[in-house]
Amino acid sequence: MFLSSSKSPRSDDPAARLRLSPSSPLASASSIPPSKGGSVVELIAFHAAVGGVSEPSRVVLSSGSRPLRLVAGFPRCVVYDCLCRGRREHGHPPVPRGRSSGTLPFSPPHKMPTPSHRHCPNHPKGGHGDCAGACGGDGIPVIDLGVLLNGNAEQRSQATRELGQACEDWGFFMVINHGVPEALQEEVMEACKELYSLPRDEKADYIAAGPKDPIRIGTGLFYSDVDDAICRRDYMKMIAHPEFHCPAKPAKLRDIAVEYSARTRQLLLELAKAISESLGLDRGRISEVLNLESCFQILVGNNYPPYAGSDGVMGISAHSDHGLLTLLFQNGVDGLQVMHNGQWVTAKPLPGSLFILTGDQLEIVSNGRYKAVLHRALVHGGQTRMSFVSLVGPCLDAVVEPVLELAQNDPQGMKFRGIRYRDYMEHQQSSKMNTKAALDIVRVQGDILTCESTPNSSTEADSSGYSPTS
Ligand SMILES: O=C(O)CCC(=O)C(=O)O
Ligand SMILES: [Fe+2]
Repeated sequence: MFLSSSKSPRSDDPAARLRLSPSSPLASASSIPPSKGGSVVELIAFHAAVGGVSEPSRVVLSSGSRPLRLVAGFPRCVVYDCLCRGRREHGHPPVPRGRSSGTLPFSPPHKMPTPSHRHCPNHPKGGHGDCAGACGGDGIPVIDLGVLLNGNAEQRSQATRELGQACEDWGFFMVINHGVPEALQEEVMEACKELYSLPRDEKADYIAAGPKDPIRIGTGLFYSDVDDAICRRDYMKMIAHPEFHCPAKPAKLRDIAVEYSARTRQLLLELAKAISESLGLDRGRISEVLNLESCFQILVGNNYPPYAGSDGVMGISAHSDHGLLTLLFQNGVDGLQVMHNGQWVTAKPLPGSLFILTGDQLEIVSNGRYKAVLHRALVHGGQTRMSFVSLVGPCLDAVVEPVLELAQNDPQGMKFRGIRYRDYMEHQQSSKMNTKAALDIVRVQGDILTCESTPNSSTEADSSGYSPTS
């Protein structure tokens, strides 16, 4: 319902030589890449050859649509509060079975120092200037969730202000003391790798799946005129909420993904409450207007094979995410860039931190005060880069519009008209991926809707229905 592909290639687009690494999940060594200077038609043919092109096809529900349930019976690691089941390498016994895993600790045992105690590369002499101590490398804001939730009143209101500032100035920040165990992150990445390396016929249903299906494995491959680069990534996406979908193999993926999606969803919903407060609203206001109890959540594993001489090639082109908030971590290989003050900044995570990106729905609901962050991913010359995304958006049927109080207090009034999230997603994903252009369909300027029409059907060279996060 919310995704569709466009299939008219732009034959005039330049295309650089692409190479699929043998480690690429969809690579077939015998595939012949398009020749340098070839057309996008060639790219698509190549894409088809490696299995990335899929016609809209039957719904894949191979593992059913079991309602989300926390895994309560697992013995859990007492150090990391993770699913390692007390593996020997962690050097500790598991806690007894039956311990609830439904709560997010927010104050993990290895509590990180608050940002102000760390060396700030932006302010080497120790003073933090206007970052107020809450910044990591390159000035990227750092939010301490432990303080935000469990600090005293003064600490909490300071952390809330910093969160608001981060959303306003960057639309991007790192969160620390978030309570998502590092071992669980590793497990989710590992399970994703195993999924990619399954024999092709075991993931054929997902490769054949259409953009509207709940589980999909594909290859994004297209020329981006915005970035003047060929974009190339493999991805696995699965809808995790309100219905949980998961590939049947590898068998361990389901439990790990159930746990990971529940924890990251809870974390993102807590952030949504604090963001609501930072806008001067009741804590629950955003959750209420977007019906976040029935929020949409998607998990996406991105895989970017190395590309030597990465000139003119990147992983994913400049875009904003369609949802409310996106959480992302990577496999130790940098490549995510966010736009800040007109410059691309490469995001280097502080150890143990997670990246949070603001999405289009936050821009709409905040009446433009918090902007969805423009971001992209580069490929690495020598190493495979992987990232794992957990995106939360409104309930698919929620009509998203600026919170009334915010619009009333804004001299420019309502900056966006209302749109059903499901329709917004459909619009964004059926349009050519072009920075933040999708927002134009709801943007109001001087009482005039900037773009009255239904989805821009301009062509996306990637006929797999390539889309930013899903
Ligand atoms: O891989 C990354 O760092 C970015 C991925 C991304 O932007 C997305 O999946 O929407
Ligand atoms: Fe994204």
